[in-house]
Amino acid sequence: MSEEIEWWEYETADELAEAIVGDIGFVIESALDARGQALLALPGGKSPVKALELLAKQKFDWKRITIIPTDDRLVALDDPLSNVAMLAKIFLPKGARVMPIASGAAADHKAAGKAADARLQDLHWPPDLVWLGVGTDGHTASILPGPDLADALEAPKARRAVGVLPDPMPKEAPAARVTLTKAAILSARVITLSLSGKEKRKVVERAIKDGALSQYPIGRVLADAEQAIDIHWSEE
Ligand SMILES: O=C1O[C@H](COP(=O)(O)O)[C@@H](O)[C@H](O)[C@H]1O
Repeated sequence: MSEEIEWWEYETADELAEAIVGDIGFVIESALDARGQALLALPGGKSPVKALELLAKQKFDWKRITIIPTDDRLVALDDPLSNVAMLAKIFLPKGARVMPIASGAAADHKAAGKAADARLQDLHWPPDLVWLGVGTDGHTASILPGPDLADALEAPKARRAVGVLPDPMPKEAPAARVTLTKAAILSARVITLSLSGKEKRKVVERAIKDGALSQYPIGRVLADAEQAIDIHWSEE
């Protein structure tokens, strides 16, 4: 378990966005100073959009920044469920390199996972930042219950992405996925988590308490983290 998990609490999503963007700004500047480039793995879904839009307004040398989604749904690139399309809309106009980890809809999620892994092997690893979201079902990235859960949680260090067929299918985005593995997430220089609402907070608190034995994927991931982790939570 991470030495230090620190909760940061805000009343509103705007306050959360400002705070997390401040923290990420520091990570980006440090990476650009130290290595001349930055690799960021950013969350999909709906709740981080406000903070991502605020991040895109910051003045960085965006051309030196590569962005990948922490996970994606195997849907067409013009589908509203596509995480990379959401990230591309926000960050491509800034000049950042936004790299898909999936090639759109795919019939074979395992093959899509292997292809995602191959793409990620070409990147300058590890990521400077993995920013995670969490679902009310306790999934993080697309590490979801189902037949591929162990692939995502127990993949060897070298394996960066796998395909996942969720069971049950999450109602808000019923699609097969590709996701960073737990090992890839934990390889990041900095890991941060953001969430809002009392329901998700309860899930994450329970997950942290149960640690490696947690029924929730987020608990299994955090249990093996060695980094200090900031959790940004807003009430609304
Ligand atoms: O399906 C997904 O869900 C999680 C949580 O999304 P949220 O909108 O409820 O915060 C997200 O982090 C992940 O990237 C996404 O693919």
